[in-house]
Parts: sequence; structure tokens; C-alpha cells
Amino acid sequence: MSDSLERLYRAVIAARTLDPATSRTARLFQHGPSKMAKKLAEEAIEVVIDAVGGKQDAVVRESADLLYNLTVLWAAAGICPQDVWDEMDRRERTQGIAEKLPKQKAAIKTGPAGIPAPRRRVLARPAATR
Ligand SMILES: N=c1c2ncn([C@@H]3O[C@H](COP(=O)(O)OP(=O)(O)OP(=O)(O)O)[C@@H](O)[C@H]3O)c2ncn1[C@@H]1O[C@H](COP(=O)(O)O)[C@@H](O)[C@H]1O
Repeated sequence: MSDSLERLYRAVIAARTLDPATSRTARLFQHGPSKMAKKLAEEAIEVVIDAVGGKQDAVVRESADLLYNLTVLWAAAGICPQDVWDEMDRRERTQGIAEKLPKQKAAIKTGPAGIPAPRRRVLARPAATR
């Protein structure tokens, strides 16, 4: 996965200065960080909506869009993928990801795509209906 993201990052860096009329990436750089952040947030919302709806193919497609937009935001912020891999390595060393994986909990109810089912919120009834 990190190889694909590294390649995508390099493609995004190369596209920054292309003609905005033909390059989405150049267009995003022309608009700036607010537009990039908005696109990233939109794609994240699409991923969670599709995941909750159990639409696996759409989750895959939207995840690819999400990673593209994350990569664009990294590039604009002067962050390279290696910075993120380094932080992940640091966490793995200091927090011992593998050792700390939770044991299988028998009673976790899952919804579509294995996502824990949302907890039902019990709303207080208006006084008149009690
Ligand atoms: N990997 C991607 C990539 N992933 C997703 N996207 C775009 O991000 C869009 C987001 O999806 P949407 O359909 O929701 O877009 P939209 O909201 O309808 O349209 P806009 O409002 O964004 O114009 C997708 O349509 C894709 O076109 C990408 N655009 C570009 N790349 C790569 O980035 C590099 C530079 O490409 P250009 O930006 O075309 O120069 C190339 O290597 C490309 O392959």
C-alpha cells in the first residue's frame, strides 16, 4: 500500500504545475488548502456513508478518492509520505500495536461491512405523551 501512495504522491507533486484546465490536481493547488480540505472531508463522509450502507464496492472507490485527496493535502502542507510512515513506525515501537490488539470480544454486534452497529440513542419523550 505504501508503494502505491508513494507513486501517487510523486504524480501529485508532478501535476501541481500542470494546466489547471486539464489537471484536477493543478486545479486543487490553484484553489488552495481550503478547497483541498473540503474535498478530503467530502470523500471521508462518502466513505463512511457507503460503509454504513454496506456498499463495499463504493467504499473501495471512495477510499481511493479519499487517499488521493489526502495525498494532495500532504503535498500542499509540505508533508511527504515518509513522514507519516515514520510516525506509524514510532507508534508501533512505542505502543506495540500487535501486542495491544484487543482480544476478540464475543458480544460486539456488527452492522454492514463489519462496522459496529450504531448505538441506539434513547430520546426522552415529550411530557405530554408520557
Ligand atoms: N489518483 C488520482 C485520483 N483519484 C481520484 N481522483 C479524482 O478525484 C475525483 C473525486 O471524485 P468525484 O467524482 O467525487 O469528483 P467530483 O466531486 O464529481 O468532481 P470535482 O468536483 O472534484 O471536479 C475523481 O473523480 C477522480 O477524478 C484522482 N485524480 C487524480 N489522480 C491521480 O493524480 C495524478 C495527477 O492527475 P491530474 O490531477 O489529472 O493531473 C494522476 O496520477 C492521477 O491518476
